[in-house]
Amino acid sequence: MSRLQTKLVEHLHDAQREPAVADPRGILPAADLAAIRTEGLTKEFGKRVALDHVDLRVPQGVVFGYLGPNGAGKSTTIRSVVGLIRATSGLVEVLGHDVARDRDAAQRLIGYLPGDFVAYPDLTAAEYLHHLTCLRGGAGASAIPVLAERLDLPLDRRFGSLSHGNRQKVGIVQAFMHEPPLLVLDEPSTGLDPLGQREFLAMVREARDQGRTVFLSSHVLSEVEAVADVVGVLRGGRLMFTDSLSNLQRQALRRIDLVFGNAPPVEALRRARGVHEVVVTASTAHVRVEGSTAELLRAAAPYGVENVRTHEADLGDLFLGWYGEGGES
Ligand SMILES: Nc1ncnc2c1ncn2[C@@H]1O[C@H](COP(=O)(O)OP(=O)(O)OP(=O)(O)O)[C@@H](O)[C@H]1O
Repeated sequence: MSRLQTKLVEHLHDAQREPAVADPRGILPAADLAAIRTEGLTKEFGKRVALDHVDLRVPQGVVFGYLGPNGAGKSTTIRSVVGLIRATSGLVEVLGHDVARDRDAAQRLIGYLPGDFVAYPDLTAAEYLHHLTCLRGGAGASAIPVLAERLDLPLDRRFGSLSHGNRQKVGIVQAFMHEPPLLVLDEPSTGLDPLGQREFLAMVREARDQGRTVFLSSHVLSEVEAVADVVGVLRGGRLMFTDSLSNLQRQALRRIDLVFGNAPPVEALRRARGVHEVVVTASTAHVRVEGSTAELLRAAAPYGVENVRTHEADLGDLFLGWYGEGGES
């Protein structure tokens, strides 16, 4: 992180001095108010268009998974939302606060984990986190040991001597500890071991179950599948679509293995509605099917099916299709 960015992040913590309530005037935000709303969000770096008229609406109380290939513009969106960079044009609102006009009020509501999280190398994790609670007017101090224990983070070690994964845990703790209504997390599970990742996902679900909103960018599809309610896909600076995870899973191809007594009836299986692919090994047909498997099973039944193994719908192929071209050029 550059010196300028470090200063901007410090400003962000300073803005969080006020208690993290959704409306500092004590009026709760209307339930239909979006946690994040962008309209025509465009960001140009010189001639490079990083974001091109992005219209995003993240409702309150959901986990929103923001996906896209390298260079698609995820971090640029996130840095625009948390007020670290100014949009070239378009609107960004956080719980009704215009980030350009009312940045401090917006930042007060956000817990932010940057993609390149760093802290002062000579401070211990505990000293650094307590330093942040001071900047934030004391909010979150009591949560530090609790979150550190959950994530198995050694608080007494100097930040500069921590492993990559443990540094990331410091970043996660500082984002969560003051219980902000909106968490904005850029590639949050980078470097976490499986236990750390599991605990982190549990923290995300708990935040959501408390009615808070989590906006996270990720390359880890399994993580998004495990935790997101809504998915948005960005390509080449354009938002391709947003949809609920359950809708996407319905579209995803299901894998089903059919074991026959004799050679599998490949042609009959291929003709069944929704079947995309049939691969045969010995007496087993490995079939990939879209939507319901009823038609496939009806087609297979006359040929003496001895066993059926079904697998969870896999978003992987959909994901690779979405990624395609559209990263950095
Ligand atoms: N400060 C900057 N100056 C110039 N170009 C930038 C700057 N920040 C980002 N970009 C460009 O904007 C585009 C989007 O970058 P961004 O970091 O938002 O992508 P990303 O989706 O987060 O990628 P990744 O998955 O690799 O983190 C890229 O082409 C990048 O080179």
